[in-house]
Amino acid sequence: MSPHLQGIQLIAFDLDGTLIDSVPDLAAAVDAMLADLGLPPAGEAKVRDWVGNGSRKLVERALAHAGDGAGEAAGREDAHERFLRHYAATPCARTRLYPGVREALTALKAQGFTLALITNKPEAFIAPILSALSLQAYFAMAVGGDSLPRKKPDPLPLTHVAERLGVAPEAALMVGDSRHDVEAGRRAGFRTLAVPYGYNHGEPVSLAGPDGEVESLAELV
Ligand SMILES: O=C(O)COP(=O)(O)O
Ligand SMILES: [Mg+2]
Repeated sequence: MSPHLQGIQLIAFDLDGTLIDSVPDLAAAVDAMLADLGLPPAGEAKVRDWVGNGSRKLVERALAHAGDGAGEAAGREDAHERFLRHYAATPCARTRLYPGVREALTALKAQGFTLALITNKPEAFIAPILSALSLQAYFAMAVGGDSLPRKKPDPLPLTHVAERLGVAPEAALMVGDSRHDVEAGRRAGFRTLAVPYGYNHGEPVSLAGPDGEVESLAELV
């Protein structure tokens, strides 16, 4: 067994940038929202650096980049609703699993680990995306960025999942691509494992000091 999994019962995965490369669909929805407002498109490279703090922050960053950052709260709310509508229409047209993900989830589940999903993405998008990628059956629980009063980097979603699943924090591992996953994991008392291929605001995730790092989830099996 991988040394990262010694003593672990529960493995909590981040979604965007860890299991799925969702930026093509997120960027399309951001650009459609910007077009509605008569603003120029942001493009995938920019959106890649803005993902990870939930949809409101993503929209705020896109508006700020377009020079519309000082906009009224009502304008930001309208932009956010437009983004949600566009993303809801096509949440999984060009979103893909990263290499090794399905194999790792299948093997880890077969080995008896409890698997959970903890994302900052709004909860409404979790089921459609998991279903489009045939991933629903792997997870005992899934928590979104608006499921609880606080999201990552707050430890609340992680402690909530561990409690609900009856697993002590020290027997739980948080696997993610960003400093928010590492910080939430550390504050929840989970062990933390980072993947370097996702979205971390343009910085190497190793700077966040995870307990371990793997190039691909395939290394876990
Ligand atoms: O910020 C988001 O919407 C997605 O973030 P995640 O990396 O927590 O899945
Ligand atoms: Mg992520």
